[in-house]
Amino acid sequence: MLHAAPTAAQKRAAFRAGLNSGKLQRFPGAFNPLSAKLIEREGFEGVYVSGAVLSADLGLPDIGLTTITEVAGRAQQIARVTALPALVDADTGFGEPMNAARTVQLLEDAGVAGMHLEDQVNPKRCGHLDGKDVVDRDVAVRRISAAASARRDPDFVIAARTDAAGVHGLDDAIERAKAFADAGADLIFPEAMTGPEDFEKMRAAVDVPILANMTEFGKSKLLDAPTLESLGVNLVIYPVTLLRIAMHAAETALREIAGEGTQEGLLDRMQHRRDLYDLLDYPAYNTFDQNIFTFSV
Ligand SMILES: C[C@](O)(C(=O)O)[C@H](CC(=O)O)C(=O)O
Ligand SMILES: [Mg+2]
Repeated sequence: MLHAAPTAAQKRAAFRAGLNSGKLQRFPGAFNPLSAKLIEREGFEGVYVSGAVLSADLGLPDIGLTTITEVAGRAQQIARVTALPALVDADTGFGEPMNAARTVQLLEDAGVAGMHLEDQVNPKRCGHLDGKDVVDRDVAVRRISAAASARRDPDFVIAARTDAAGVHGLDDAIERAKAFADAGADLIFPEAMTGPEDFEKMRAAVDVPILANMTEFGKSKLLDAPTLESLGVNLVIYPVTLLRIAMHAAETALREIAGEGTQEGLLDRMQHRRDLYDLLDYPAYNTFDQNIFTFSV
């Protein structure tokens, strides 16, 4: 009730254990705190807080317009209500290496389990679009080492994302991944891998866990969970999937209401009031209230 039971420290420890378990950790993108509760109930290992979703939620494109305050605030709202670890998209760290260091501390304070930091230039772009660019490798390494050294909780996971495959090719992405691991990254996020061969090469090159981004309508072939696990991928994110599904359902509903003059025909495609209350743990709040109001001295 009010707040999920495990502490941030416990969630970070669980995240690290999951990354070292040899089992694929599945982190769908939570588009709000409520959807994080659904992800937990359906048995996933963690939730992802996507920059693309967060900016779309604000009615903005994903081009680095959001601030660390907005990201940390939303991440905290999401992390607070779920027992699962949350991995947050920290884009480029919101500036120079010093900003990346501050980003780590603000996200630690927000109670999340980890974040990823990418090597794109500011302003960044979606990693699956053409025309993006990356900073030099040593600048990117400085971002990662600044982030790693700013941690106060050694269990807070720093993931290093490289967008270099789509700019300079896979070999450069691999060189960067190795350098980021040496600089203290706990997890490598190779962006825009085209298919299994790319993951195989990345897997062979680094000793730390790796992440697969299974975003739709982008550059990556959608590989299923057993395939990813067999490739040695440790974590998969489905960053925008739930938002895309929810927005499509909302659009369909609006058209039905506009066309039919009623939502009656949609009832069996809705989350029932009962299920919503169940997900919110409504009865626990009633009990809490009753205990307060019946308290006597
Ligand atoms: C993972 C990502 O960084 C995100 O913000 O969710 C995006 C996803 C997307 O735009 O499809 C990315 O891959 O750049
Ligand atoms: Mg992003």
